Amino acid sequence: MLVFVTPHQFIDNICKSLVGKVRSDAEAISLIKGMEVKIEGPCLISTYISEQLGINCSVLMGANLASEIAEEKFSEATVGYGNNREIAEQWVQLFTTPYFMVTPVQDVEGVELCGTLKNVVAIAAGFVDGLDMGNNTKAAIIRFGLREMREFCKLLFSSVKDDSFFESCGVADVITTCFGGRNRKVAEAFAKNGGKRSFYELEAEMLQGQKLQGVPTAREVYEVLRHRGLLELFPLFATVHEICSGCLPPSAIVIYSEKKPRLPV
Ligand SMILES: NC(=O)C1=CN([C@@H]2O[C@H](COP(=O)(O)OP(=O)(O)OC[C@H]3O[C@@H](n4cnc5c(N)ncnc54)[C@H](O)[C@@H]3O)[C@@H](O)[C@H]2O)C=CC1
Ligand SMILES: O=C(CO)COP(=O)(O)O
Repeated sequence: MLVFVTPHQFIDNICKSLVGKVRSDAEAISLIKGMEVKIEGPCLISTYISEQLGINCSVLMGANLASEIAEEKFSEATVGYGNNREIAEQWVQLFTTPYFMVTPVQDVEGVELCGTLKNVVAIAAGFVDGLDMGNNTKAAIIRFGLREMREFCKLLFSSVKDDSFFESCGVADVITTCFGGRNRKVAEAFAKNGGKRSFYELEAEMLQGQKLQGVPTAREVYEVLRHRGLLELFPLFATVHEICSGCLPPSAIVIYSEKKPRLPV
């Protein structure tokens, strides 16, 4: 049983170094929140691992700030699996502890994309904090973000289940990351500096070797949407990338009224 947990920026090289060295009956699980964007289109990390190594790959996502788990404070997580319930049960058994409750969900794409996309929402929440906008604004940003997460998931995979958004991988991870995560923290500093210090510089200074997932994910999501001509339908995701890349000021995160998405609510 192979557990993959690394910033998604490095998965390409890690998989390449493992090709030909893994048994075909090995089972993998990815805890990685992010995705790959190839010329052919977006590729989930679990799919990428599966294709590169020729093995099945499940996912584990959830409201899981590492520092709190290390202190054995209670939290829960979601195992997303494809067809094999038995394997899912094995992963549940492996990860479950008295302070870590794991629930299996047969929706690998929905679970993984929730974990991936919530990092973009957390960047938006950090901007709002850096601008001292207050709790109502942050709650609105979280709601817009959840709505765009749902629409983006369904755009890529019509099989994604609505119920997955109410598991730990969905709304719970959005909440914990928007209040206590590294993406939020660095985005707050970015906004406080008026966008004058880059994410690259702030990440190096504030995280000391740890890696943000939200900034590259916002770019990857943007590429997918631009390629499909759908940027207008995802104003929050698009604006986050445009702010991160310096095209818009951090204050653009709340200039939302004229950009109201034409999505069903
Ligand atoms: N830290 C957290 O609270 C949580 C993290 N995750 C996810 O887990 C994944 C890993 O995150 P973290 O453990 O926080 O990582 P991190 O941000 O602490 O990054 C450090 C890790 O990356 C490795 N690394 C650095 N440069 C590398 C390179 N060139 N090639 C390969 N590996 C390299 C380091 O050895 C180290 O293990 C991410 O996708 C993250 O979203 C999920 C839930 C919670
Ligand atoms: O994924 C996480 C919590 O579930 C961690 O989020 P950050 O990477 O923003 O710290």
